[in-house]
Amino acid sequence: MTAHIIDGKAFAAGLRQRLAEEVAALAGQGVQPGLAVVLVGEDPASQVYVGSKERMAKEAGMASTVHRLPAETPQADLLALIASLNADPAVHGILVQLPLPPGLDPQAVVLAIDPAKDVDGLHPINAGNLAIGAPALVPCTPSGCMMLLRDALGDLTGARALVLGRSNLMGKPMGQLLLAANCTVTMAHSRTRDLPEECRRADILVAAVGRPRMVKGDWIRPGATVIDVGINRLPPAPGQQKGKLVGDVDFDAAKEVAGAITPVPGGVGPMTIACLLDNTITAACRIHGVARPGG
Ligand SMILES: NC(=O)C1=CN([C@@H]2O[C@H](COP(=O)(O)OP(=O)(O)OC[C@H]3O[C@@H](n4cnc5c(N)ncnc54)[C@H](OP(=O)(O)O)[C@@H]3O)[C@@H](O)[C@H]2O)C=CC1
Ligand SMILES: Nc1nc(=O)c2c([nH]1)NC[C@@H]1CN(c3ccc(C(=O)N[C@@H](CCC(=O)O)C(=O)O)cc3)C=[N+]21
Repeated sequence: MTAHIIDGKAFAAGLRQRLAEEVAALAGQGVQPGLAVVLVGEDPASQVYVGSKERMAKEAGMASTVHRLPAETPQADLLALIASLNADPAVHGILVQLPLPPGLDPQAVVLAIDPAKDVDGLHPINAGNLAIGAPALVPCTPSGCMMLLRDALGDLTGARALVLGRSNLMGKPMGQLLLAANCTVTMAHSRTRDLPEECRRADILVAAVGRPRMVKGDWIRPGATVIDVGINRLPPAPGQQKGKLVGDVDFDAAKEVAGAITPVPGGVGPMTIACLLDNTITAACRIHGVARPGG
């Protein structure tokens, strides 16, 4: 059997189109959602992502600014920038690109962001609200994964889901969302005993480890839905400038076993950016006390 390839790129394009319509409707109420992205240092991959976030926000009709700071920026200067963005009425979403260069404390930075503008969903208020089922800003990548899963499977009730990876940005909130969708959730990580066997039990397998092609074809339950979050750049082949981008799943082997699978690139990555725009609209509507035009 060959798996259905889940087209995250096309799904994200459709979502951005619907979001652009909401932004246009909000303009009639005098609200323009505004996103501020903070990039510290010159990591080349981060530059690319931040560039696409800014471009896609603008294409959707939102206001978007990128604050580029040198890697040597003192913590106090970064916190001062966040305080000014918290106070800026044109800014509804603040995202500080992670990881930060050495010497900066990501936890302190996250705590400094106004939870109402925390479009990454990393502030303990948002993480806590997600955990107790209260309205929250939810991290973008897990939200995007849920949209793809719901589109592929419909109701997820009763499915056995395995999340590989337990980061605050991805694995933990993914587990919360699957639990809220009535899945039976297993969280796996680097200390998990017999990972292949845990994976083989899963109807839904979400991989977010950052290890190229770690999940093998024979770890996958036949017919399972596989969501590959990993973004790993392989070393360039001889004569090439850039290495290939691959996920955490051995795609070629997995697609022969899975029922449906996301590719890398073109799967979860584009959904992350679309969900960031979605969160920024949610934040703008809550801050202005207006209903979301899209419901
Ligand atoms: N597509 C997108 O939009 C996004 C993609 N990503 C990508 O997703 C991947 C994961 O990102 P992120 O969650 O931030 O990563 P982190 O590095 O923060 O977390 C990695 C997790 O994987 C676990 N892990 C590492 N090695 C193994 C192993 N050999 N066996 C089992 N578990 C292991 C770690 O376990 P432990 O806790 O025990 O150390 C940890 O929980 C990366 O490739 C990243 O680039 C991330 C965000 C967005
Ligand atoms: N505070 C914070 N929030 C994040 O959400 C965050 C972050 N920091 N740091 C880094 C990770 C990674 N991330 C991606 C976003 C889009 C693509 C994406 O669009 N990928 C495309 C291709 C990209 C390419 O070709 O290089 C795809 O998969 O098709 C990938 C990865 C967000 N992250």
